[in-house]
Amino acid sequence: MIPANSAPPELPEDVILSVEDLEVSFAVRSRAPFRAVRGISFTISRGETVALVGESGSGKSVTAMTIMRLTEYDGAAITGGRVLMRLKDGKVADLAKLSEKRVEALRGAEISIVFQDPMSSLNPVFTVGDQIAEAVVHHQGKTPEQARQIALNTLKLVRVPDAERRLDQYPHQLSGGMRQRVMIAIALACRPSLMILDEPTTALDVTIQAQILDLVRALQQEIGMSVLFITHDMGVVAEVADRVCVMLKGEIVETGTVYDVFAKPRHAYTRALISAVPRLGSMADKDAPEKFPLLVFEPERQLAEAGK
Ligand SMILES: Nc1ncnc2c1ncn2[C@@H]1O[C@H](COP(=O)(O)OP(=O)(O)OP(=O)(O)O)[C@@H](O)[C@H]1O
Repeated sequence: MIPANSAPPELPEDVILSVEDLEVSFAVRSRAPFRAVRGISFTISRGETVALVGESGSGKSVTAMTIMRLTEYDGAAITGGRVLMRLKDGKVADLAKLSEKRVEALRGAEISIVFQDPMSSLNPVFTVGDQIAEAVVHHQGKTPEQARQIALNTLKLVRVPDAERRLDQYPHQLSGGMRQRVMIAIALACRPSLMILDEPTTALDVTIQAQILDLVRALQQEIGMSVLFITHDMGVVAEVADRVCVMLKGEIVETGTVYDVFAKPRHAYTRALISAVPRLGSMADKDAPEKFPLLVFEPERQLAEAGK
């Protein structure tokens, strides 16, 4: 509830999400709370992909889950800052302050998340079609027939071959890559303005990873949504993101366009992350922008190099 004397939050017209000085803390028995996220700020514009990159434990997932307002179920609390989001009706809401009821209405409809492991996120006893259609019925009040048609269109959108037959299959009948496409279809079913992908390719083998990254890029061009991409891998950042925020111990230590951060990484930790990717490592200390075409995603060349 906004007090009568405070103006509603505002955002620049092209900004979809603005995380401002966000702090998230976990209660720890008989000790001071543990601050997993320590005053981070970043924005995501319409149609933009922003990557949060950092090693395990740096606070990426806690950030993603807090934007979705899911961390409180793990015993975390937002102890500072705001999470402003521009909704489809043009209004700006502070997700950090909304009631659970209002947040629940936004999940899936305005903002959605895809997790690393599709097998544990999908329900084994419902068909793929039912799981995609469920969000559409829930949020948009469509009839089951309309929802099935939307589910079919969304499966086609994520390039699931033979989509009509797949609609009536169960998760265990699909490969890992197909299951991740289904997860993306569920996340996209209500056409949210922002999709969060939390290490969506980490559990997949290299070939399938490349296909999923390719899909995310293609979808973005087709439907123009904004993406927050969580990864520990600078190679993935180079392939999908427009801008990157490097996280270390709950803080953002470096941020910039992917081009700038790769060309001139300022923080030693960023350089270490770049060096950890074999095919980028040799570029970490070079300033030559003409080298950057090397970073362009070329699945055929990369697969040929991998001997596939
Ligand atoms: N339920 C929880 N209770 C207490 N601390 C937690 C909980 N969940 C996460 N943390 C802590 O918060 C910090 C940030 O974790 P987070 O999962 O965001 O890291 P991450 O960068 O996403 O790494 P990973 O890729 O391994 O998930 C870590 O120190 C982690 O131990």
